[in-house]
Amino acid sequence: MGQEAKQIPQILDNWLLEKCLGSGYSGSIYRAKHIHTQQTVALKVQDVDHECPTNQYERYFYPCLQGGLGMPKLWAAGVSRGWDYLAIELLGPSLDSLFRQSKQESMDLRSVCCIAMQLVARLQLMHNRGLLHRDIQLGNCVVGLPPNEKTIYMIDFGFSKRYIDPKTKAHIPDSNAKRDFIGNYWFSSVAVHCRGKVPSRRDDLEAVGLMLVHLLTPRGLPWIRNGIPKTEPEHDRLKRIKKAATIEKLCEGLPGVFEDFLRYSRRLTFKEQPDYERWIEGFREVAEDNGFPTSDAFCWPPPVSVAPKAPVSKAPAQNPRDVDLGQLLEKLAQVHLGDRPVLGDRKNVQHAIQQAQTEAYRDKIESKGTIDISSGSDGAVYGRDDKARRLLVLHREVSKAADNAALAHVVEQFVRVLRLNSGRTLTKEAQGFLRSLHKQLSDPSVFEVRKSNSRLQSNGEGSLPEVKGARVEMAGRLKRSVGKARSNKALGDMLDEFTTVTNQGGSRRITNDGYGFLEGLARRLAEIG
Ligand SMILES: Nc1ncnc2c1ncn2[C@@H]1O[C@H](COP(=O)(O)OP(=O)(O)OP(=O)(O)O)[C@@H](O)[C@H]1O
Repeated sequence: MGQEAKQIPQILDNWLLEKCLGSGYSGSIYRAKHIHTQQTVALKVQDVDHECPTNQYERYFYPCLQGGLGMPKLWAAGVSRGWDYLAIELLGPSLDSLFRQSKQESMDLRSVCCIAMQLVARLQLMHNRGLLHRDIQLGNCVVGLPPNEKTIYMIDFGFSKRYIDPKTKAHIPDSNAKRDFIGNYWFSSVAVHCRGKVPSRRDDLEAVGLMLVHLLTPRGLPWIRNGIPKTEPEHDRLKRIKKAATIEKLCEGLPGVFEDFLRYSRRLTFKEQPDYERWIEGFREVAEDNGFPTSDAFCWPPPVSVAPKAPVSKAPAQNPRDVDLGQLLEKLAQVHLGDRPVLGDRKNVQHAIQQAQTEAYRDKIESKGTIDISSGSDGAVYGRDDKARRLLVLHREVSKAADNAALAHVVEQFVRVLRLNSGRTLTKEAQGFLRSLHKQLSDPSVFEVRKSNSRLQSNGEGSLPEVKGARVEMAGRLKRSVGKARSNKALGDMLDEFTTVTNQGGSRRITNDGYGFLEGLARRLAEIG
């Protein structure tokens, strides 16, 4: 801090320092009031002789960020009585202090999804304005004060840097020259922290990814568990642990999007522009898949009814009714019924739940006959589990379909179920359905394919060349071509491309064209007959 020797006066220019809000390496933050206007601000104060004059840098970056959502306003800046100050919009607590106060081992998935959506959007804004943050951490993300308490603000631009030359508009060059590390121990990317690389947009993204995984992991990321390194050997040890940690292991048990996001950040090239929208949507879809609101509004503390404890399994969320059944059976297992070993062994519990579920599905399918599983005409909002259940029923139906007309009907229903609640994700259940559909289309032994198409089946005519472009383009091309496919095999090949490329996107998001393709596929099946 370096403030011990020199006492900060109570008034700097017209600002009356009221209360210390926090302090860091390079200075202190006070709540301060303007003595004439009574305006209250956060005054960031730093000794003008400080060896690391970050206020001077921040003063330079703040103007570039003004007006952006989640970027604090800078009201004034100056030097008074040997102190450099910035009068910044007063904001609320940091994510670090909220999380610490919650005393939870990990943060709930709903909150983390909101943080993810907002922080990726903040980076998008900063990067679009030519700046890197370079010090992403929980203490540098703060919530606003009412009425902006659901917005997360980025603060502390003392380490920020322009990556676009304002005159030439060129990206800064990469370099292999040895450089001092700038960033923080916990979340700076492996490339910057452990390999000494020049930071670029990808590293801000990776830092956000590491922070999200940290929040979802009980006890946090493995390299933070020994505390802040105080010596060089300790720092080296931390770097070794960080470098050795595989993304797969770090993200074990978390929804796939976190792993995909980290992998994506690490694979970006030095100058590559990240696809921010894709990831904002990806995190929104995880929220949707888990039954949370899809808005990015950060509600703290998290509403109790919808806040599952992290880490969240990659498996689909359980139906609340199934949970009840599970709990009921668990309770029954603990009831003493004389010597009868009724569910006394906990292994039985899982088995009993599975059996009950299987029976429930079978009853539902068998008793309903040809129910229209996709009907949403009651206007109800279907939860993820209702949707999953419907997809599972359709999965069975598709395996049983005996001709193209039946297949076409099932695919139509499939698209309608997928679209329930404006769904956009190719969920696990949907993927299961598509695998069976693919098998039906590609395997002639399943049912007789018309002889007239056999010439085309062998070379897969109608399928598209290998997809190299964006998923969006691919879906558009598939949608346009599906009506011309001349065989089931050709449709199967197209479906294969559709699922492969949709799965490549971390978010497994189905575009409008993707839906168009599936609808076209149902129509084409009916036409081929
Ligand atoms: N505008 C603000 N409104 C309210 N509190 C703030 C504001 N800016 C900062 N703070 C509080 O002060 C803390 C330190 O702020 P900041 O990170 O900007 O200072 P710093 O000296 O650069 O810190 P460090 O060197 O540790 O990164 C924050 O974690 C936050 O709690």
